[in-house]
Amino acid sequence: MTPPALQTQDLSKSFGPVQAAWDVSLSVARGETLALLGPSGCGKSTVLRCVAGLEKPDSGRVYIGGQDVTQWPPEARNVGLVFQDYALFPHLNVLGNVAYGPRMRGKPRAQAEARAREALALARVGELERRLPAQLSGGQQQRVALARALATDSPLLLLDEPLSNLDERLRAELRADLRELFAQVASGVLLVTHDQREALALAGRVAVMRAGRLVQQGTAAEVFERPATAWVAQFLGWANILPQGGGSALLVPEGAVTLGVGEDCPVLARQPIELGETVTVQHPLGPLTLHLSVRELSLAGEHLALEVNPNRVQTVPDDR
Ligand SMILES: Nc1ncnc2c1ncn2[C@@H]1O[C@H](COP(=O)(O)OP(=O)(O)OP(=O)(O)O)[C@@H](O)[C@H]1O
Repeated sequence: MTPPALQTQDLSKSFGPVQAAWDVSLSVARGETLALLGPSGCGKSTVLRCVAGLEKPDSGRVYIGGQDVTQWPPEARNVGLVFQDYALFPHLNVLGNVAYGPRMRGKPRAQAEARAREALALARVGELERRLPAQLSGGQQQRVALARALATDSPLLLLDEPLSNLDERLRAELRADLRELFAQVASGVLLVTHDQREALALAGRVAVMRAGRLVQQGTAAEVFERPATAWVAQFLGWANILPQGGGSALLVPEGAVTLGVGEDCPVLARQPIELGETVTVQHPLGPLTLHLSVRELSLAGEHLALEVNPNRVQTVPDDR
C-alpha cells in the first residue's frame, strides 16, 4: 500500500504560555485535498509550519510519503509551499522563480525551465514569465507562487490561506482554478483556511480546529451536514442552534423545515437579504431563523406555517 502523502502524529507546539497545537493527528492521502479549517489564532498555521519544517514541534512526529521527517530541515522535506510570508524572490523573474525549485533539485537549466513553463501554464500565467514579481498584481503573484510549488513535483503541497489577499472576484476565479488544478495533480494537498466556503469548495476532507485541537474530521459533506458539536455548527454558520440545557443543543437544518404546512408560528423578526428575507419565527423547539425566497415570502405574514422533520434534527453537545 502507498503511504499517505502526509501523516502527523500527536503534534504539539507551544509558544511560551500559548499552546498553539495539541496532539494534532491528521493524514492526507495522495491525490487528496484536506482543508484545515478554524478561526483566527486556533493554530492552523502552526501545524502547517511544523509540517514544512519551519517550526519545530515540542512533541509528535511528521511523516511525509511514509518517511519520518520530524528532524529534517525544510529544504530536505520535498514539499511545495504557498505561504503568505514565503514571498517570491524579488530579483528573479517569474520563470527564474518557478525554475528555482527544480534547479535546486539538480535539474539542468533547460529541463528546469521546461518544467517551470508547464507549471506556469497550469496556473494560467504562462505569458508573464519575463516579469519581475514587483510587476505583478496580487492575484498574479499568488498564481506564480502556486506554479512555483507545482514545479517542485512534490508529493505534498502546503497552502496557507492562498486566496486571502485577493478581492472577491479574483478569489472566486482562483478558487475555481485551484479546484481544477488539485484534481489534476497527484500530490496530497493540505490547505489552511478560516473560510468555510473555501474549504467546502476546494477540499474533499475537512479537519476543524479549535484552540489548538482538532475537534472534527471527515468528508466535507459529513462535517458541513453533521457538525459534531454546537461550536462546530456555529463556526460553520448554522443559523439554528437551540440550547437544551444539560449541556446539549439541537441543530435544525433549514432542509428539515417544510413551509406552508403544520404549526402556525408567530413571526418575530424579518430582515431583507439579496433575493428574499431572513425570517425568525417562534417555534415550540425555540426561535428558528429561515431564509425565504421572494416566492416563499407570500407565505409569511404575522405567522408562518411550518413543519420540522424530527428525523433531520440533531442533538449535539453544546460546547460553546
Ligand atoms: N512565533 C510565535 N510566537 C509566539 N506566539 C505564536 C507564534 N506563532 C503563533 N503564535 C500563537 O499561537 C497561536 C496559534 O497561531 P497560528 O498562527 O498557528 O493560528 P492560525 O489559526 O493560523 O491563525 P490565523 O488564521 O490568524 O493565521 C496564536 O495564539 C498565536 O498568537
